[in-house]
Amino acid sequence: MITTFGDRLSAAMAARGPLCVGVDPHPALLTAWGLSDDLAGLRSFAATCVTALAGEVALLKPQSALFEAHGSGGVAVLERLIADARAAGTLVLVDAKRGDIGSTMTAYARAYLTEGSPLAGDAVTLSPYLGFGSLEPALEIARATGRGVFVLARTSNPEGASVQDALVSDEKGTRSVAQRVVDAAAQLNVGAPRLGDVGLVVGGNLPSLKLDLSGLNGPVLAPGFGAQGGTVADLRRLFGPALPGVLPTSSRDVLRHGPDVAALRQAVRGLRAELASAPAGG
Ligand SMILES: O=c1ccn([C@@H]2O[C@H](COP(=O)(O)O)[C@@H](O)[C@H]2O)c(=O)[nH]1
Repeated sequence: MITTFGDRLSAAMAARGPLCVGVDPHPALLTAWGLSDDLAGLRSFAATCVTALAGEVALLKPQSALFEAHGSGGVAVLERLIADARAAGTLVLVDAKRGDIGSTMTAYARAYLTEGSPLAGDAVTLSPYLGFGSLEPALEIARATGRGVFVLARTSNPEGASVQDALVSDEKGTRSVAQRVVDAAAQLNVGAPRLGDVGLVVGGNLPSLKLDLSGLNGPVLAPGFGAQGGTVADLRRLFGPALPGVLPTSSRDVLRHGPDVAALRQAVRGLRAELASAPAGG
């Protein structure tokens, strides 16, 4: 029987806490780790991340762009990382932010969500800004293969506000573009017993939330935590009672502790402890 992504994520969060750590092999980090900015350096960086982080976090999030920047060899390193992390029992969210017209979306879904595809982790990030409905081929394949998606709603970058906070009116009234994304995701999660498979991306460093997440019944990935300025206090302030479904994600602020495996683990354990001391509230 296929277990749902929501069930697997929920179990991982209960066992290890809600932290997601990003694997973002920036050239500056490779250099800081004493590695060359080439395929050999990338391979070593990815292998160290799996050794240090698999088993420590609820979700590991490789940033596809930083692997793609190395060409086909870089994509092969990403494929290996996905396989190794999953074999080590850690859920993998491939941060590729895909979104296109339906026919092309089907091909992205084959790549990132189909069983047996080397780029398929447990979930992928999607952009709904060609229209939420254009994501349907990916949603359908995710359902069939027990995988998940995280749809961009209100991103952590300041430029996101100009599009995502814009108000639009329809038969349901006036809402922001981001709230419409939230509501569309919520509809897909209705009836999920634990956590739905359709998650959202909402910045953990925003000045204010301006979103009603109360009906989502799904996970919220919160980037912007760490290097982009977001703190545990910000998570509490922004998400309040929705905090139990929120996975803060941090890349550079954790990875700067490498390449020492023990130091990386210590950084992650420190963050997990800090998050555990931040119960949901208003
Ligand atoms: O709104 C978004 C969506 C995705 N990201 C990605 O998360 C990491 C953040 O890296 P840090 O080093 O922790 O800042 C990166 O891969 C982004 O592409 C985001 O930051 N904001």
